Amino acid sequence: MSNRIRLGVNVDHVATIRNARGGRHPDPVRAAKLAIAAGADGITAHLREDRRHIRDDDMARLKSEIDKPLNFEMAATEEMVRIALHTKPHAVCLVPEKREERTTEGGLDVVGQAASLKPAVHALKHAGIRVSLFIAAAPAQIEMAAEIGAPVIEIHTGAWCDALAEGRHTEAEAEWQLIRAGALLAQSVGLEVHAGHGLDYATAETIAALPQIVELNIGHFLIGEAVFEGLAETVRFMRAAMDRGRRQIAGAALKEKA
Ligand SMILES: CC(=O)[C@@H](O)[C@H](O)COP(=O)(O)O
Ligand SMILES: NCC(=O)COP(=O)(O)O
Repeated sequence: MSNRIRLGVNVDHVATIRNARGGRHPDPVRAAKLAIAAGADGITAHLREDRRHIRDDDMARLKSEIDKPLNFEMAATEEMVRIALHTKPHAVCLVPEKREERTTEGGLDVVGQAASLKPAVHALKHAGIRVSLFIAAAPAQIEMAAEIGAPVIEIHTGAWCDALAEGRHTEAEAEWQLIRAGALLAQSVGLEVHAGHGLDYATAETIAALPQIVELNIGHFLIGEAVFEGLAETVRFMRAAMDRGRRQIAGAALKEKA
């Protein structure tokens, strides 16, 4: 397994800024191209049912104009499965959605929704699309994700990041241990392991030191930082943070050998 950890840049909130005034500026597709030029390994975009940020045309243009993998985030609805099968992105990540939520809250309830998720997973896989399930690092959710045939999970890191940001250290440590154990369990049942939501430079560096995790999807913090540092610089800083984290694995391996 390559030691490299991929960076997926989520351009949702470039569209949030654009939609604040209507019109076409700033363009999430231009942001995606800049992020790729600065080192992003892929682009993530979340086509929500309410189209509050990314819109259908954005997703279509991302698919046709970028030369790196497109990770299409969506709810597992008939409408979105139909759009994904037409768009044929490299990957789909199935996420929970509630219209009233400000951002993605919690992970998919794969255990409770296995019967409805399984057909969507199989239809997308049959179309050659890599399917990921956006879940909390709960053992039952991880095991059910493998059972219904998803090849990939993306661990929801929001609770860990929020607890750290708010100084709830005991809760943050508990969430971190859940993530560590979940990544190990997921790999042991044959799943490819990604992570995302709420990550910043420090938490991306920390989680990049988990060898089981091969992709991070990061958006809100990056776009916020880009307001101050520029998008290219922000992507380069994030890449460097992830590489520092990854090097800890090599360091730990050397210590073990010594
Ligand atoms: C699933 C996920 O964590 C991201 O796509 C996040 O949902 C960004 O979009 P929102 O900020 O609209 O939740
Ligand atoms: N799936 C996580 C993602 O795409 C980006 O989440 P965030 O960094 O915007 O919180």
